[in-house]
Amino acid sequence: MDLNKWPRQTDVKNHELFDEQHFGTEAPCVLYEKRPVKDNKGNEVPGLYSAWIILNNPKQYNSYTTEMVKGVIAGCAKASADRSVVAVIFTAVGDKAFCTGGNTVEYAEYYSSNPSEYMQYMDLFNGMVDGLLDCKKPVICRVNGMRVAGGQEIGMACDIAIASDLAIFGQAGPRHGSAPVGGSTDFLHWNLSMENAMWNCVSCEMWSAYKMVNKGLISKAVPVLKVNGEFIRNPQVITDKFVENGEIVYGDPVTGEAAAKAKQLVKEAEVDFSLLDAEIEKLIWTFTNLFPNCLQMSIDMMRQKKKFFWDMNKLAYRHWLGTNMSSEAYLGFNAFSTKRLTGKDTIDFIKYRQLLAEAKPFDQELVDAVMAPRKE
Ligand SMILES: CC(C)(COP(=O)(O)OP(=O)(O)OC[C@H]1O[C@@H](n2cnc3c(N)ncnc32)[C@H](O)[C@@H]1OP(=O)(O)O)[C@@H](O)C(=O)NCCC(=O)NCCSC(=O)C1=CCCCC1=O
Repeated sequence: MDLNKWPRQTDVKNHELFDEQHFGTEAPCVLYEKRPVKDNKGNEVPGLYSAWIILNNPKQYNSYTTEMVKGVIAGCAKASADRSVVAVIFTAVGDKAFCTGGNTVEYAEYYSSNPSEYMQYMDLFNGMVDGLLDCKKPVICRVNGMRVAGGQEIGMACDIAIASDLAIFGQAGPRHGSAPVGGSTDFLHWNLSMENAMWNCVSCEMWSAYKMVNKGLISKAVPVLKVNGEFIRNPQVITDKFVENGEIVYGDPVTGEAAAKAKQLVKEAEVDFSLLDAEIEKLIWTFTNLFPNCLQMSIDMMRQKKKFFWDMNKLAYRHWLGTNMSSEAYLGFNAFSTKRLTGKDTIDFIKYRQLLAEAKPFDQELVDAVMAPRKE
């Protein structure tokens, strides 16, 4: 077979949609970096890279601002079109948080009571989830800390998750005035049982990385604390037994005096992500040794199930979330965002329910009755 029998163009086309305009260096921003693939002996492999999309807003627990959402979309598109990229690593700066969702200051001070603006924002947010689900490289979520609210949603849009064992996982929407319809209501039950997914989605309880490994949400929890040069597992979580008194306790928080001791130990210990990064390198190396197109076909077909409900619902979410910005989100995000002024990070839920039981309309009187007053 002579493939060059007919005329051929010999240039190499550029399929990139974005340049660098949506990436930055100063927080809040998204960082985009290419790092060499390393083989299983730690040697750099020439010409092959992983693309790192890094949320950089550590002071606000790596919550994503509107501009950062664009950065994630651009990062996914850039990595997709880059022939030298084997896999994408989606992570964040620091050791506290991967991401705690939308930026509550923007939500409170700009989007609340502005449905049309939030609907436009949701077009971007949905584009970010789609960007991750459509990325033409495997996407690994390197969970460097808490993965909460929209952070949990974009984390679950990734293909595989490996976490620091200090990470916690959960939702915040029903507590702060939103519904976890940025992916969680569509993805959670693929990984957890429906019963567990329901509770994790609505209760706003935070579950440890070890509990999430056991329940199937993530692949691995990796120790990151070092005491006297030795790695220790997160002492705040039970990891040395599975059952106590007939109950599964693996991954539950330690309590009482042990909890106070553990908290102190975490404060004093050195944080070292080298084991976590070694796990990430291993995954990248595994992907590197597979046929790229067969790998991507397999991933895309696995993703298709996640996309099924998400694609069916995402437009309706956009409209509902916009409208909700005029009512419960107005209350919830303003309560969270003004917690330093009032000393309270949620509304008075009982008062709110009592007023709704009296068929009270959403007016200034209701707002004043349920929001904590400014501290003297
Ligand atoms: C439970 C928490 C995640 C962690 O609590 P805690 O450990 O007590 O830390 P805090 O003192 O609360 O937080 C430390 C500082 O970070 C700031 N912070 C935390 N999260 C955010 C955020 N998302 N945006 C902006 N700033 C944030 C916090 O204010 C503290 O700052 P300070 O100046 O006071 O030191 C808890 O932090 C928490 O519940 N965070 C908010 C989570 C949240 O409500 N996220 C938004 C949910 S909605 C969402 O994400 C959506 C996504 C798409 C679809 C629609 C949607 O609603």
